[in-house]
Amino acid sequence: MSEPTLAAVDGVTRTYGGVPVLDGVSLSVEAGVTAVVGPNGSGKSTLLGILSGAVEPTAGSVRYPEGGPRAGSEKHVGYLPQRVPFRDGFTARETLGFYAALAGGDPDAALAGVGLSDAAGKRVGALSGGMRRLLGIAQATLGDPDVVVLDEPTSGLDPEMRERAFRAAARAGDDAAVVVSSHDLDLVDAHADAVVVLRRGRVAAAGARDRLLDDHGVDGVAELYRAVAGGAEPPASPAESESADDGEGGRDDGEVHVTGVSER
Ligand SMILES: Nc1ncnc2c1ncn2[C@@H]1O[C@H](COP(=O)(O)OP(=O)(O)OP(=O)(O)O)[C@@H](O)[C@H]1O
Repeated sequence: MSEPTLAAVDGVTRTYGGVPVLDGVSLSVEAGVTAVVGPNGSGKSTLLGILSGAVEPTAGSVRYPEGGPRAGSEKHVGYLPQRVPFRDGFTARETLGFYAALAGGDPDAALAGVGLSDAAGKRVGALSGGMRRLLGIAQATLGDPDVVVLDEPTSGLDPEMRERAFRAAARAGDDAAVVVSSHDLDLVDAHADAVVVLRRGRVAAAGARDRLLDDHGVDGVAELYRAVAGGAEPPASPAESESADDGEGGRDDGEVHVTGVSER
């Protein structure tokens, strides 16, 4: 049986200067980690911005259906943008205290959740880049939102910090829908329950990770990515050709509106 849908993106298009950067995207997300992957400029940040409410869609809508694990909670979405405007002069605890005043939640519990308890009294300006990203994840999970949106939480981090950031995201996904964009396909492989592959503003493939890999006859997310989003050879098997594109010009039939991240 599938889990409740915590966010549903329905026919979303976003244009800038008349040029679509997202084009008819539909998908639903549920508890667990959903990774959004795709080449630079494929629309990942725009999709995450729309999911978080920070970016308005030009057409289509996002719904946060009732019935999630914290139905009735006031705050539905936590968001870590690519660039986090934390103030250097505040400590980690003070920073989360500020956000907790807005979103609710316990700053110390949030710091513990990302392994930053020992750094609670450190000023943000003295934190490493990795610790700042972890603080950003803690900020996005404050107040127990149903949906946690993390835009490239591992960018610029060393391997150990990347792993920590993904593990923190996975922990948050125990009872929230965590949507994370990333170029770290190995970490996506290790931690994502569901995967959305974007290509040129459209969904090239989406669904439960294991099922997607099976459907495409591939061993990992990196291979899936090459098959549906990269410049890879066209897939050989009929199962793959159903949802993989031609490896050249993207999917131009306008019909790739995949709903099914919730179909686990
Ligand atoms: N505010 C904006 N104004 C104009 N164009 C924009 C704006 N935001 C995004 N775009 C364009 O939309 C396209 C998609 O950008 P987006 O940041 O969503 O892609 P992305 O997949 O997150 O890329 P990356 O992996 O490089 O972060 C890009 O061509 C970008 O230049």
